[in-house]
Amino acid sequence: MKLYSAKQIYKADQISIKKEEITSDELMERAALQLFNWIHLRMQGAPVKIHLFCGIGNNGGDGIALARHLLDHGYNISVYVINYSEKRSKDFLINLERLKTRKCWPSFISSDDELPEIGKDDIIVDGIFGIGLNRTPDDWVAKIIQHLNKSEAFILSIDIPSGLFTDQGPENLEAIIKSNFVLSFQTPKLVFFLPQTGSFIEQWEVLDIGLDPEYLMATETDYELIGNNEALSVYKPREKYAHKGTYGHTLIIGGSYGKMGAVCLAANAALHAGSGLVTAYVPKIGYSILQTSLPEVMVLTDSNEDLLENIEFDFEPTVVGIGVGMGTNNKTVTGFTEFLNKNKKPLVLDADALNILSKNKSLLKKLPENTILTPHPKELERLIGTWKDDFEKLDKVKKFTKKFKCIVVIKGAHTIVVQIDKGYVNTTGNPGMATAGSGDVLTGIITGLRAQGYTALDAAIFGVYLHGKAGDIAVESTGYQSLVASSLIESIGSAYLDLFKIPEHPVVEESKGQ
Ligand SMILES: NC(=O)C1=CN([C@@H]2O[C@H](COP(=O)(O)OP(=O)(O)OC[C@H]3O[C@@H](n4cnc5c(N)ncnc54)[C@H](OP(=O)(O)O)[C@@H]3O)[C@@H](O)[C@H]2O)[C@@H](O)CC1
Ligand SMILES: Nc1ncnc2c1ncn2[C@@H]1O[C@H](COP(=O)(O)OP(=O)(O)O)[C@@H](O)[C@H]1O
Ligand SMILES: [K+]
Repeated sequence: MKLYSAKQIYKADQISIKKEEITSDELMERAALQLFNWIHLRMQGAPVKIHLFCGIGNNGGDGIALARHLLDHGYNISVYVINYSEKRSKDFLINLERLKTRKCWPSFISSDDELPEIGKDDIIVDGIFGIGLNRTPDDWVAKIIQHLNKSEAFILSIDIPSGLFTDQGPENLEAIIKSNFVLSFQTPKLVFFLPQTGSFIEQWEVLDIGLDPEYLMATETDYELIGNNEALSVYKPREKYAHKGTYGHTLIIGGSYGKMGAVCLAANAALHAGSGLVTAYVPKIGYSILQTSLPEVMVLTDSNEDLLENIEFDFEPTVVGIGVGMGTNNKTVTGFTEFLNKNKKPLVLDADALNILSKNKSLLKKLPENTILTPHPKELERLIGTWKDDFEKLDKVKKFTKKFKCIVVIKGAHTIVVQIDKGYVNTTGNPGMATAGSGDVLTGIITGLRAQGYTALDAAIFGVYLHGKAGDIAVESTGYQSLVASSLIESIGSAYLDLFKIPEHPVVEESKGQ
């Protein structure tokens, strides 16, 4: 699913109005009806108090139009206009007049006015700001937002939580609505998935207001949301006459004294992802550990007992995944450097391989094109430096991937795969996966997919999706706390099978939490 920017949504808006020969007011009415139907279906006329807080732009207009429909169906409503500007939009005013003809007069709230009382069992509809927010709200508006956030009432946001910018990082975290549910028009917004702002959204759903499909289809977006459909579209079925050679030979290089488990996890995950053959290259100390715990995996050892020093092997792997549990000892740095000097195979780099690169940036030039790097936030910071907000981080990563012709997998609650100008935002995974070794499993899955002939980009995107889905399936039987990295591996098979399940519900996303 494409994630459109505010500019693109406004453009779609204009094109739809022109093509369909409708007025902007009619489009607002469509949006309001969709909002109303969604609420009415769930509330069935229940007499719960609904407070509608509306701004003076089109987001507020949506709220005022919704208020009319709620009123017409006998709901118990109060309407407030947050009067933060004199520049009321035309469609807001049209809808305000319609509401007044029904003898419903909103309370206009300005800077010094008292804030209305809200019960914790009430419902708040948040229509203060939409995608038109272009500067931080004034302090008195921020105070109203905090008042709503503290009320404990259920907050339903129209289009986007008020106070969140659509395409830039937040400036004042105290001036953003904490939504329980967002009904977002036509497209979810990128900020729903970023670490700094995602926590303002508990659940979201898209309401299709019928913006011009031709424009939407033809428009390229900077970000795409990866769900079941996108994952399924890259999936490669197995062929009847295939043999293990068809599905590639994965080489996992890593491990050091006390950290051999990381290699076991990555190698096992590569097997479960479908790699035909898997070899692990480890310090001597790892030989029996791997042979005992993973009979399917072949093992080669370094000349050094406890760490990697001379990475040498005499076969042709399809792809190499390197770095897990490897450590950053000087001898390993030398061995890794020499390996990069010789290597011609596709690479997946994780953990200490990334840490070594961060300290020896000249090595980045030695990476083959389309190398996949899988940093967690701290490793990413070592690699690209600090960032002011998530948008700066994404810009820096895009530049980095352009410069070094690589792919970066920014790991997190919604992992984002970045290649040059485009980001792919994952939808699977849960906080149970914040556990030792789950990154090693991801490295194994991505390397194992690459071995099977997936392009680097597809392997990264699909691998991240499968990994998160395995986590979502595993957590159903383990619970969040007891999910361990090995249970992710056991669920990779179910994650594949899940690709072919027909979804029971429309797109409803829950933020990842208990
Ligand atoms: N195609 C669609 O998806 C459809 C979208 N629709 C709806 O329209 C919504 C977008 O509406 P919108 O453009 O009128 O802007 P909105 O968010 O209501 O903000 C109001 C105005 O406030 C101003 N302003 C900004 N920041 C400010 C600040 N800090 N403090 C004070 N003022 C500030 C700024 O104007 P400015 O003062 O900068 O000129 C801005 O224009 C969208 O989210 C959806 O709900 C549907 O109706 C139908 C189809
Ligand atoms: N809250 C979360 N929601 C979804 N996925 C998560 C969450 N926390 C961690 N993960 C995933 O778990 C993995 C953790 O990787 P990493 O930090 O490298 O762990 P380790 O080094 O222990 O293997 C990443 O793929 C990340 O996206
Ligand atoms: K809103």
